[in-house]
Amino acid sequence: MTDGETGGAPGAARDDRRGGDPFEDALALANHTRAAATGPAGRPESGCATPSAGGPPTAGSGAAPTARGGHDPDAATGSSGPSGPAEDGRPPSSGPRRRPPATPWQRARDLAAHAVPGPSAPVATPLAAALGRTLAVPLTALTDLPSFDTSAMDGWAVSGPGPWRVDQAAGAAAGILAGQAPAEALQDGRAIAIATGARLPSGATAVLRSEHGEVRELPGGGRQLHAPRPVPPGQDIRPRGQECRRGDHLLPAGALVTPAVLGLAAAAGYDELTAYPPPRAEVFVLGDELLDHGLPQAGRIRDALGPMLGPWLQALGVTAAAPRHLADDADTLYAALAESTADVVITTGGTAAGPVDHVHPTLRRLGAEVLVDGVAVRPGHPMLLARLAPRRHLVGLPGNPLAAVSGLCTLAEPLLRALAARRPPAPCRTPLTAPVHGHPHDTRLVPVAYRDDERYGLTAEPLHFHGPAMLRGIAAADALAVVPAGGAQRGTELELLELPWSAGWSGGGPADRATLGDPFGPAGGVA
Ligand SMILES: Nc1nc2c(c(=O)[nH]1)N[C@H]1C(S)=C(S)[C@@H](COP(=O)(O)OP(=O)(O)OC[C@H]3O[C@@H](n4cnc5c(N)ncnc54)[C@H](O)[C@@H]3O)O[C@H]1N2
Ligand code: MOO
Repeated sequence: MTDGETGGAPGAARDDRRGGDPFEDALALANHTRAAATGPAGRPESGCATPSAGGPPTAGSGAAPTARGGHDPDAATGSSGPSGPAEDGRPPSSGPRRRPPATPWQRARDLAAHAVPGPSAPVATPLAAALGRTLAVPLTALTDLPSFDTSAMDGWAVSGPGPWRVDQAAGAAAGILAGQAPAEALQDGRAIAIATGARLPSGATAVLRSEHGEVRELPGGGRQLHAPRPVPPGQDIRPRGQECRRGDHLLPAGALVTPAVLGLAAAAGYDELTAYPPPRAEVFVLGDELLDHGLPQAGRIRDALGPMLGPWLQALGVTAAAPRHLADDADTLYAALAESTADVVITTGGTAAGPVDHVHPTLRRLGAEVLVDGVAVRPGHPMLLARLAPRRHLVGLPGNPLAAVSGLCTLAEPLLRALAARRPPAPCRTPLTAPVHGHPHDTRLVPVAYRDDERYGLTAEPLHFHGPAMLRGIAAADALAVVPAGGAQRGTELELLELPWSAGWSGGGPADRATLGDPFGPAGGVA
């Protein structure tokens, strides 16, 4: 491990210089030549500077705010400094490419959320395919629930006060079973065996549980049921309409179709639901260095984003075609973007200014409208959002894996939420178990895990291994903490972006998987 972030304090900010040279940063980290990290209040952050898993000591892993000698004030406006090819295709030697000012993080999320006027028109959807969609109309009961007076227990339906003479249901020694419709009324002073869920005969006033009654043979023939205590009228009966009456409002439009909603809808008589169709997304993974199996070798690495993004998108209620790996070639990217019919195309890599970073030039070539070009957030600041056509968008995620997660949560999630007509989650603010460094100007997104704390209750523990190229922290996380510029003290309540699996969002099921690739033609795997 040479990267100081592997064992660094969660807030040990390596990326505290806008537009800083990543290579120089990496060298400084590897050589431990950085000044000691300080906490948000400027104190040494010894408490969280201890490596949690064998990483190097982090005394040199983060730059103190005072150690920003190399900070380029101009870079704070989003200039990326000397870079690769200009967007008009000039060679890298033709000079630095200047970027527009980075969009503030919250503003970027708002722009993404409002990039589309709304979801596509709702469609009637069979229950089995509706999981994860959003209801376009309120769910109203199509029937009373229960739709008949029902026995809540196995026992006897009785009429009036006991003891009761036991009737034998015609042809049914077990009495009235669930699913049967008793034809005869129960006379006063009579009882009949009944099962849980069975429809009560008319005239029944209560149900006596089997364990509470005793049947005695009468001398003259027949049987009599005795109860040790009086049985109040209505006991263990679920009356018709107890849960709802036909026409009752069960759920509002805009509700997420969860497994429980599917159950309720079925119980209330629905075979299909009127819901918004899921947004269709296509993922293009860029990078000739990427392998889809085996160990990294000869300078090539495993694609970490293809396997992650499909299921992540599904968890957001999106129908995602299998990720396609595209060669680092401008014409290939152009053709793929021009041909795609997806609502949202997500690219990974190629957002920066290296010699094979083709995303910006290709967007220019396509005449796309760039809505967000760089966000004041770490990691992930080169992320972008562009409009390819009135209802088709592209989210460009940086190639560094945690930077890609940051872009997914910052730009893709609000856009996809708007397309899926999903409501934003309730704001979640949780105190930190430890201080977190902030970037001097930008928001930081830091993986955190929930912990129980005696003093604060539910708390968020900032996790190690949060470097832009690392997934180890986020893989153990419940959420991303939104750390404001300047950082946060222990105990500070920070906004958390819960991860879809942590928040329990519905992710669609086999029905969604079955449609993988359908809308977009043959689904290519990563080469
Ligand atoms: N001169 C500058 N260089 C860089 C800047 C900058 O401002 N000026 N920003 C740095 C930052 S921050 C990031 S983040 C990256 C973004 O780079 P790209 O979006 O162009 O992505 P790549 O160069 O293609 O890849 C970056 C990094 O990530 C690895 N990668 C890419 N795809 C995957 C994948 N699917 N799975 C795993 N790893 C992946 C790739 O091999 C590189 O190591 O740019 C910095 N540079
Ligand atoms: O460092 Mo870059 O911010 O996105 O990974």
